[in-house]
Amino acid sequence: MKRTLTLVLAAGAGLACIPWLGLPAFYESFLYLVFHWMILALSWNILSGYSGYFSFGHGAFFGIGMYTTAVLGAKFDWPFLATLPFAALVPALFGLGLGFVVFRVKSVRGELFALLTLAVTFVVATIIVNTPIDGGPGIYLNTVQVPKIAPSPASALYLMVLIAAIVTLLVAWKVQNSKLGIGLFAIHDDEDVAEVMGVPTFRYKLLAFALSCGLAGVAGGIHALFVQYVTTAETFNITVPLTVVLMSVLGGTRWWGGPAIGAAAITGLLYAFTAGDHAVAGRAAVGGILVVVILFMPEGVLGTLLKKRRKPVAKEVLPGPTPAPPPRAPAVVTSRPLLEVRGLSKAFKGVQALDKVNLQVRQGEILGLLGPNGSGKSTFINVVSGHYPLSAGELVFDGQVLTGAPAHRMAQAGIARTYQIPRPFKHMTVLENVSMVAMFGCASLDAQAATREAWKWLEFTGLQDRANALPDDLNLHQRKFLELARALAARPRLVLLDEVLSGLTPGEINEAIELIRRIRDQGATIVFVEHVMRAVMALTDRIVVLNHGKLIAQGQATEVMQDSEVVSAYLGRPAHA
Ligand SMILES: Nc1ncnc2c1ncn2[C@@H]1O[C@H](COP(=O)(O)OP(=O)(O)OP(=O)(O)O)[C@@H](O)[C@H]1O
Repeated sequence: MKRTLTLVLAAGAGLACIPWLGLPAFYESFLYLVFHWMILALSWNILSGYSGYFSFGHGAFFGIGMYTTAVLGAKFDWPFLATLPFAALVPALFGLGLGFVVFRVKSVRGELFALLTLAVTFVVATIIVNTPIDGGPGIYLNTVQVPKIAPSPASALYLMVLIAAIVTLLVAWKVQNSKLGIGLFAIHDDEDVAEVMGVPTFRYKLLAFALSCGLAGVAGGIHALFVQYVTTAETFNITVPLTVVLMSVLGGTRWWGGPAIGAAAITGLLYAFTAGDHAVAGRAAVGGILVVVILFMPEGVLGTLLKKRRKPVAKEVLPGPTPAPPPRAPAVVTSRPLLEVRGLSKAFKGVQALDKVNLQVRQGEILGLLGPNGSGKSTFINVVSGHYPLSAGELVFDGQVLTGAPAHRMAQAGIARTYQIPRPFKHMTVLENVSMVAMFGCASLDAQAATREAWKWLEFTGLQDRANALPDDLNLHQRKFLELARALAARPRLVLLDEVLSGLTPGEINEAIELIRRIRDQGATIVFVEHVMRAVMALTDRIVVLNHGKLIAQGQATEVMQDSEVVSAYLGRPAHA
């Protein structure tokens, strides 16, 4: 980490000497463009590359920055450097406002988000051109003084864009290597699961969006002074978003430095062709290279190179002792309710999946949740883990009212779950999948402690040899155990297991039963949805049975399974038949 920082700063210091080297002006103007595009591509990548929210509205935020500087500098006579913080702040606030609305709507993801951001660009352009901000003729900045920080105005512009590019590079690096970055990558792979694992997805997306917009705004502010004349037609066109997307994809969107490499390569290529009066050929060459990269290097140039050099993480190299888990309650069933739901209901369009369920889960018990297909078992787990919002009712966990709380709060309060069909983050290794939950879940560990915690649970579930594999390389048994390891790494108080045994062989089922016993022995309370009756009989202290979303029986497994209503529910006949 420190090496990266030193390297970037040393390169920056070297490049900052250029204005005093007496080189031809060409170098400064060419490098200006390289760094200008670097800022735009890197800042775009902080939201779009990391979290997968592809934005085609980067031109809008760049343009708002440009117009902020143009208006404050040319119309209000502010010194240029005083306008720059506002060139960052105004688009950042605009992004925050937009994100605040858009990120709440679950359906606005993927291509809809891209289209919406593109539409916003044209709306912003229309507002600017039809109001006194611009009014139509554009804004000249010839009265705005270039700060005298270098031998010439061109050098000063070069220096400013260089500093902004270094700051952007460091922000991109810092974000990627922080909890925020890990959360954004989880959002990229599966946003709903990320939220359930404890990632505050809404807040993280807003933060990334604001950073992305603010940095683009700075590039806009400096560029306004560079071009000296700002018009909506030149600013808010499709060129900016399209170019930054291409640059980032070429360099690699999953690597903080990728967009910088892409920006340098494309700017260099276009410049070379333009200088030789072959601009059209240049664009065609860039297009051709992109097609090749997308086909043969889907992770971009830097992504492909770094992936090959990536060393597997070995347990031995991790410094420090494995953190001692917090003291657990003894594995004794108490009468104290850990989870209490009252009148819990969940309706989907036309289907009442849960109907006024009242239920207590006692501290330390293994509670079996049974019922025929479609009776509402998975919905119960989905609602209690926050994956789905409840339609009505109350949910109290360990004395805390969590009704309507977002899923990440449920996770942080100590509720963890597995998915019936495993849903790992597919671009993260098995180890990363588990350690990120140790960071975001109830355990809330720092990165190093989380990795050590993850190794512990990988050993517990027998996955330690697959730690560096990607989830796609695991078989079903291993994927199911990865779900378990992930849930346990959160150090939860309540574990919701949704059919962890389905699809396993009899031998694997025995192994899983033993594992679940050991989980309970460590003090966790378990709600266990299962169709495999021998596992239910072997593991549960109590069972509850759902039918058509209603709780129809609860008690000891042997008694409940003889209850006439339960028998008829399973046979699909009314109790009196
Ligand atoms: N996302 C959804 N949208 C619409 N309906 C849903 C959704 N999820 C579940 N349902 C419906 O809610 C009812 C309960 O489904 P649920 O998956 O909770 O049952 P289950 O008891 O877990 O069944 P199984 O044992 O087959 O997994 C079903 O009628 C199902 O079709």
